[in-house]
Amino acid sequence: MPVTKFDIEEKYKYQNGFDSYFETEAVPNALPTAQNSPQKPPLGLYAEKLSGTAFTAPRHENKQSWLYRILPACSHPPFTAAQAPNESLGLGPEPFRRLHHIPNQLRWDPFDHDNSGSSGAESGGAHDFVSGLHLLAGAGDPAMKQGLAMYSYAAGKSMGEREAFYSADGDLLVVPQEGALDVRTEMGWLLVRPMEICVIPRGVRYQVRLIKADNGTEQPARGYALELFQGRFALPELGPIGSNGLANARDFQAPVAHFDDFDYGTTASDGPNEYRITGKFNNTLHTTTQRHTPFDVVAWHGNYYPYKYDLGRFNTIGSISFDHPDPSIFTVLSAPSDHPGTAVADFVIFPPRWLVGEDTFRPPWYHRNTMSEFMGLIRGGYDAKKGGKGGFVPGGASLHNVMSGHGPDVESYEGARNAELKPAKVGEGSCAFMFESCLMVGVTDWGLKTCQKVQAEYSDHSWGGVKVHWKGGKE
Ligand SMILES: O=C(O)Cc1cc(O)ccc1O
Ligand SMILES: [Fe+2]
Repeated sequence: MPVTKFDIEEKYKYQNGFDSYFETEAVPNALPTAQNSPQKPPLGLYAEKLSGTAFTAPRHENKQSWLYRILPACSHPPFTAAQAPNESLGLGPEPFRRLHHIPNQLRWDPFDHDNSGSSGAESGGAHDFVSGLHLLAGAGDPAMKQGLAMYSYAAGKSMGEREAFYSADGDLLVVPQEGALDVRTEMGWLLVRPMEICVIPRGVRYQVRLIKADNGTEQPARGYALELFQGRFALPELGPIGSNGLANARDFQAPVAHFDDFDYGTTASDGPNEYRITGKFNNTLHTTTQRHTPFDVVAWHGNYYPYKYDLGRFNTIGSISFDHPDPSIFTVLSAPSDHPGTAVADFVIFPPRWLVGEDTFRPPWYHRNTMSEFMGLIRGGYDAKKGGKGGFVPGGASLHNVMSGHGPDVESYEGARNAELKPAKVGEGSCAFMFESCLMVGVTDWGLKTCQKVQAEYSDHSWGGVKVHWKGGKE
């Protein structure tokens, strides 16, 4: 392998801030001064604009970046519709048309890792991050830039060194549950471990690698992802909380520019090697092979970029008097709809926290919600549900759709009803999360049947035995 100019420390340098205007250059003076598109950009680079919003979007919403690269992204042979690596990715608009909208509470045992491949030292699985994405549920339509998709992923091998993926359908929020993802993007590298998340915006090309264990095998990765067809994740308003709290802007990290300084021909079409680019376009994968690396961005500036966040940095806030607050206090990122306060997708976490509420039922209350609630567990347990076999366990998930009643299972309810209310730390070593959406989501065939993880007894075991405490109107 040719040596790049980038050593390992450089690779994981980040720029800190949310929704910031960043600039970064891997080679000094690669960014033009005081203009974006000079007649001849510095160092023989091409200037390329990447638009995340309409050119004319209002300033506070406008997202664009300028990339200074060795060859422009347009230099590639035509894309052709790819052979489906697996149906589950939601290939073709068809799985989206076949969504099952059902009012039942659903819970899944942990989804399988990808152990479908050879057991060779180099590759533990047949699927990489892209072919290992399983469409679980969704709403809307990427062609209309409306709605979202929810995935679980299981990757047993890295994407090829000469492969890149992008989605024209939406921004992808990735929540690793097991196994770190070494994400190489056009705009630089992001190392995303369990208990961290990343967001890769629409259009940005990237390659997901797994981390090698000491014995040389790649560590399989499993997790969850949400693709946002409309709008953009933002930090939630803080209202009376004030100017700091929840996820703080400075804890979001964006990559620094990094590029490959080798493998070029004299034109875009005569480089020594082929690079496979896969694009997701209206839920269909398309591929092309080009003879130059997509990882050739020497410098960039702008506010449209991928980023990561360490969930351990979340500043959790809760009640210090009584009653269980709405889970909106745990919102990390929120993608608003056109209606203020109503999110197409909220990303909410349940981190370790002190509960001190007096005369309070401390776990979540029983409820029915006009929003849909998809939950996953990164590690540990969740205070409203039992763990263990057949329970809510790391790597599993649940879906409580629009107006589907849910709340603590009978054991959690009785435990909390009778608990001594001294200050207690809940969730030590745990982190559950929720994708909450104003949209009713439908579940795919894969999610309902093919994955074979649906817990048939979930509802009955959780709530069938809920006790009658009513004593005919007497205490
Ligand atoms: O249903 C759930 O477990 C998620 C949830 C948590 C909470 O603290 C309040 C409401 C809510 O929907
Ligand atoms: Fe809920």
